Amino acid sequence: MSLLAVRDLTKAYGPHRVVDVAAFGLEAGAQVALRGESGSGKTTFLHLLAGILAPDAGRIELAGRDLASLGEAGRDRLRAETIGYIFQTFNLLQGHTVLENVELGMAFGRGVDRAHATALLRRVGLGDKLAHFPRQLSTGQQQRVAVARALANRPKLVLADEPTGNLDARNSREALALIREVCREEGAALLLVSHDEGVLSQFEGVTDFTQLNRVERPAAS
Ligand SMILES: Nc1ncnc2c1ncn2[C@@H]1O[C@H](COP(=O)(O)OP(=O)(O)OP(=O)(O)O)[C@@H](O)[C@H]1O
Repeated sequence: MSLLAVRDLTKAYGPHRVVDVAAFGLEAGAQVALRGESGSGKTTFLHLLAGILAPDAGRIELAGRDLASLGEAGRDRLRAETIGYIFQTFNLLQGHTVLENVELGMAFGRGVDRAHATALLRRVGLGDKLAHFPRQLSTGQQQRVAVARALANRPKLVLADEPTGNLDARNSREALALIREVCREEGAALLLVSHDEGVLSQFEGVTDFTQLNRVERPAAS
């Protein structure tokens, strides 16, 4: 059974249709990159998959559950237990330590497990920074906190939205290799979206989101 199955998914903001995807699927443990230019609807697509946004039409099945059949609270729970999200801007809580950032993510999901949070932070090379605050870390280190937090609830799927967009080329390569390794070790599938060819070239299978998404876009001026 596939981990994720999408059919005839559409989403518009007002009169502007942004997502129109006939079919998309992911197998458990797969690692897939979607290439898409800025504004092509990648973030909207990921938000639909995560149940953060509701589609106008179509079906999303995640881990055997039809998202539309769950209420908002049910979707929140499924998301917390099934999905890890890595944002371009990391979205760390600045008033909380590195360890607390990971534990707070757990509080919404399967429950706080300090041993697991600490093990993940050690795994991403931050074992000596548990009590630091995000602003005391380099950008690359902050990104690694975000990686540990995304994996904290033992998700089946990690969604990564331009996860290395704020890093220089070398850090970006290393961060992506780490994301891929940790997802593999933890048994999570990875769906990453990016417009950065340096990032995309590290994936064997790259799907062109602009082709997957049938929305007509005006030519760039
Ligand atoms: N909440 C919203 N209300 C109205 N329009 C929106 C909203 N969110 C996004 N859009 C529009 O939808 C289109 C797709 O946005 P989206 O963020 O999904 O694209 P993207 O491919 O992720 O872009 P980027 O790589 O620049 O983040 C854009 O034209 C954007 O302006």
